[in-house]
Amino acid sequence: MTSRWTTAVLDTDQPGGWAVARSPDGFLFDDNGALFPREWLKRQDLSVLAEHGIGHLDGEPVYLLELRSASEVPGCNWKGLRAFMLDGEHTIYKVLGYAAQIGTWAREHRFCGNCGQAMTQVPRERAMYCQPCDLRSYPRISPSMIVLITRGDEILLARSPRFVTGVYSTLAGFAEPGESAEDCLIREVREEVQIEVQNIQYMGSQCWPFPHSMMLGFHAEYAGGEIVCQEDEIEDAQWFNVHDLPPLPASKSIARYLIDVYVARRLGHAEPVLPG
Ligand SMILES: NC(=O)C1=CN([C@@H]2O[C@H](COP(=O)(O)OP(=O)(O)OC[C@H]3O[C@@H](n4cnc5c(N)ncnc54)[C@H](O)[C@@H]3O)[C@@H](O)[C@H]2O)C=CC1
Ligand SMILES: [Mg+2]
Ligand SMILES: [Zn+2]
Repeated sequence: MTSRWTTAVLDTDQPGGWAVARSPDGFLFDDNGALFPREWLKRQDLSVLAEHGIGHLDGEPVYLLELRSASEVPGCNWKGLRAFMLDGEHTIYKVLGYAAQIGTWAREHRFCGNCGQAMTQVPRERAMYCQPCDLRSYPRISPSMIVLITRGDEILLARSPRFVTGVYSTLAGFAEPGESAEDCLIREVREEVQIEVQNIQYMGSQCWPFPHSMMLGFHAEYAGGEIVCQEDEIEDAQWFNVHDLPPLPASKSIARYLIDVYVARRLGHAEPVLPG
């Protein structure tokens, strides 16, 4: 099966195609969704910071209008990316997730980090360029490890103070310079719950555009230690039996996938598929 959505660097001087508009309030949408005829969208009263050609949906070019602020467009509203993930069509969420990452990166790389001068978009390449420094800035992706720690029929789940009330999830954290994925996982687990792990198994990855994480998912077995929660980061962490689980994260997250796969294996059920 060919993918409906493919990314590409498109020439913004070409007319036509679809466009999405992104402001600090989220994406513009109406009854037909978040994709608008581009020429129509550009005639609306929008404060456009930059335009990027981002790819093809069902063969049609798609552009992003990155806005300074949200403005009133008759018949339309603004909605955050998370809401599109939770209740939208997956392909459209992929388009918007990519648009959000390009928009964030371009917005935050308007000026050269080396000399402070304005940067320009490089034609046919996803990069911002400073000529005096000959410096290219590419979209930022932050590798993050996420791990389900297991002990037979028990799994270790934790709560961050940021979570929805009652929800417990897997442990996660950003890679630091100098670390392998495994180093990062072992450090994060030690920092957050003071547990040691063994038999680290890679399970799959997921783009997480909030705002630019690349989640690398693992299972790991408990090897020793007592749970001690990291102050401020971890509100509570417990061993839960697979037959008696608390409220879990949203079904499209890799966190949920890691839990569901393990539970399915313990209970002899069919394994779920990782959402792309
Ligand atoms: N898709 C999924 O199922 C899940 C995704 N996540 C994502 O994983 C990522 C990491 O999880 P956390 O527990 O929040 O991370 P974490 O345990 O590393 O703690 C967050 C702290 O890391 C630092 N930080 C922020 N951005 C950073 C960066 N780009 N590089 C290095 N350090 C940074 C800050 O001090 C921040 O307070 C987040 O983006 C989170 O949204 C987390 C859980 C589930
Ligand atoms: Mg964490
Ligand atoms: Zn420069």
